[in-house]
Parts: sequence; structure tokens; C-alpha cells
Amino acid sequence: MTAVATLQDVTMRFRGHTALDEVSTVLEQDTITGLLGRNGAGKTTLLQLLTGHRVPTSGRVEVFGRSPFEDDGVLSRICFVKEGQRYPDAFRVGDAVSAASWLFPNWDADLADRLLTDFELPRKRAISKLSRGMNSAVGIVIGLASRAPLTLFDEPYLGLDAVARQLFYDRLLADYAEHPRTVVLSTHLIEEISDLLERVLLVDRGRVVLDEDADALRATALTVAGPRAAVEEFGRNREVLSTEALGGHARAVVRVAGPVDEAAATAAGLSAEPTPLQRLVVELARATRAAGPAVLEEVPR
Ligand SMILES: Nc1ncnc2c1ncn2[C@@H]1O[C@H](COP(=O)(O)OP(=O)(O)OP(=O)(O)O)[C@@H](O)[C@H]1O
Repeated sequence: MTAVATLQDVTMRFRGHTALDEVSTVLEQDTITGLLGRNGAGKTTLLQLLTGHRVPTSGRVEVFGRSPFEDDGVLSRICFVKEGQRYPDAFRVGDAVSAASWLFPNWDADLADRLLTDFELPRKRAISKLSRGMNSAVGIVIGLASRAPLTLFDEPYLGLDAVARQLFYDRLLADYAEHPRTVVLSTHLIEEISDLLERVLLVDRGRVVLDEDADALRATALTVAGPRAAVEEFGRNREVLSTEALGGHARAVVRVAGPVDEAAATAAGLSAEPTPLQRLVVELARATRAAGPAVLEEVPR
């Protein structure tokens, strides 16, 4: 695999506050990574470092083999879609799209047209008159049509309704299948995007808590349910991430080694199901933070 971006021992301090603390990670070419973490975890800061908006206090950031800071050759290959993106006051939707078409060498005008239609964005409408969700949709159209080799979406769904969010996920996946590129999606809506993700990068209080292949991560845990005694017995020699009991019945999220454990659960009279990614991430983060509060909140859908 080819590394598109590398962070090595990156620390970012703002006055007294450490937003990122010795972070190391690699973004592989042609992957979709979910960048996850609670409010203030350091996600936006990490994306700002990748896009050269900030220079780390210490450590090394490399994108396409070079420091992204003030390097036009690198920056023209990156599209950064920010939460609540602002545009010049006089801009209409068409102006934002035209400006983006000049910026990104791989720009696909036909795709941009189709996406504007899909998201019902009139080209002539002043951006200042758009609803919050429509404003987010403009960023999404630009992010997808840019076909930038490194495309970063920082919570791009502000104000977008569920139908529009699904449209975004569907169009991203379809276009990615035809034109693979490296995508990072910073989000709190883990379950919604879990099918899209190939990598999971979880940041908590400026530190990397998880940096894993999404399928491998899913295979590390099972949700088992059944008679309480059998659930307890099953968890005896395994790492139990959480347990809920109601009367004689219990349900537990348990770390497992593979299919052999699933067979053992079934043989013990338990139901065994994959653990939803959001639940798994919450539980793993909680376990990492020992006795602390949950690291991620479940976001109501
Ligand atoms: N310019 C700045 N000056 C001081 N502190 C900052 C600055 N930018 C970010 N921080 C702090 O760094 C921490 C990480 O912020 P960051 O925006 O990266 O979090 P985030 O994970 O993107 O959060 P959210 O999910 O709420 O958007 C926060 O505590 C934030 O207050």
C-alpha cells in the first residue's frame, strides 16, 4: 500500500492546550477512513494539519511525500470540505461551483451538474439565501466533484436531513467505486457511515485510541445474549466490554478471536451477532479510558 499522508509524533498546542498529543498515523491510498471522536477530541485540528492550515508544534506531517504547508503542488491535490463553510457574500451556487472547477485539476463538471440536480441546488440561488442543509450540500457537491486524490470531509452534514445524508453516502460510494481516492470523513454519525468505512481512526483528548481496518475491528467483538449464567460463563476467559442484565437474561459485548468463538457461543446456547460499529467504538473507547465516562455519545438518528 502507498501512503498518501503520514503524521509522525505530531503534537499541536494552542497556548496552554494540547489539541493533539504525539499522534502518529498513516492514510493509505484509495481508502475511506472514518475520523471519529467526541467534541474537542482533535479531529478538525488533525485535518487542518493535513491541509497545511496549521503547522504542528512538533512532529512531522507529510502529504504526497511533502509538507503540505504553503505547497501548491500538494494543496491542489487536496479538497477540504469544512463544517459550515463560508463563501463570499455575493456568491451564487454556480459561482462556488465554478471557482472550485478552477481549483481542482480532476474536476468533473458532469458529476457536479448531476449532484446539483440530486441535491436540488439552483445554480442561480445566492448562497447567503440557502438553508443550512443546502449550504452543506454545496460543500458536498464540491467535495465529490473535485475528485481530489485526498478528499477530507469535516462533519459535512450540518443541517442535512436524513434523505440528503443518504444521498451523500450513496453518491460517495458510487463515485469512489469508479474513481478510487483517499477519503477521510470526520463524523459523529458512525452507524450511518459504517458500511462505507474501510479504516477507523478514533481520537480521544488528542490521542489516537484506535487506528484499525474496519472489517478487522468488526471481527474482534460479538454481542452475545441468552441466559445470564451462560453469558457470564462465556465471558469468563474473554474480555467483556459491556454487559446488560435483565432478570435471568443478559447481553454482553465480548472481544473474540474469530469464528471459533462464535461457534462456542452458539454451542453454549447463546445468540451471537456482530456488534454495530458505533457500539463497538464506544465500548472500546470507554475501556481505553478505564473508569472514565463514555468517549463517544450515541447520536440519536
Ligand atoms: N485556535 C485554537 N486556539 C485554542 N484552542 C483551540 C484552537 N483550535 C482548537 N482548539 C482546541 O483544541 C481542541 C481540539 O479541537 P478540534 O476542533 O480539533 O476538535 P474536534 O474533534 O474537531 O471537535 P468537534 O467534534 O466538536 O468539531 C479543543 O479543545 C479546542 O478547543
